[in-house]
Amino acid sequence: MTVEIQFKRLDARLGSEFPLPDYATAHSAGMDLRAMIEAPLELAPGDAELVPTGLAIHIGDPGLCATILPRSGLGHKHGLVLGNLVGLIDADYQGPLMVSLWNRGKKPLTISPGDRVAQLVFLPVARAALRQVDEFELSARGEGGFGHTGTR
Ligand SMILES: O=c1ccn([C@H]2C[C@H](O)[C@@H](COP(=O)(O)OP(=O)(O)OP(=O)(O)O)O2)c(=O)[nH]1
Repeated sequence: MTVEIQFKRLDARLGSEFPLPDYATAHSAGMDLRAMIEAPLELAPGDAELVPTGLAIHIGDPGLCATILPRSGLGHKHGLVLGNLVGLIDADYQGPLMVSLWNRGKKPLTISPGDRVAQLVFLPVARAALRQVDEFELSARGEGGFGHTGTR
């Protein structure tokens, strides 16, 4: 499924010095987001910084949202993940798309302008109308949960 999403380029270096976000392969689910910072950013172990991506998007359709996720290699090998773990972009948000970069590792990390630091994934959303009841219509699982079924 391909959906058309409006975007604004907030940083002139995107689309000239650095490519705009795009899918790396025909089946990629995420498009990489760049750190559109003015100068290299040193992230000490444990530090988090809010970094602009140079983009604004307007999803518009309430049946969609976008998530910002870490890039697997950076997260696993270098400890560069997200300060909010996952970024959730609402369909009505039109402001600058920001990435919270968190160095969860043990060594300082340097982020250079234009580095691909996270990825943007669009997802369908179901919005719920909550209806209060005294008893659920179907009792499927009882009280179990939080490890009730064990690990094997
Ligand atoms: O990593 C992120 C997460 C969110 N946002 C933007 C889009 C989102 O629609 C908006 C608000 O995010 P959210 O509702 O998760 O944050 P909040 O702390 O609850 O803020 P608010 O009080 O503005 O709703 O901020 C980003 O740019 N990057």
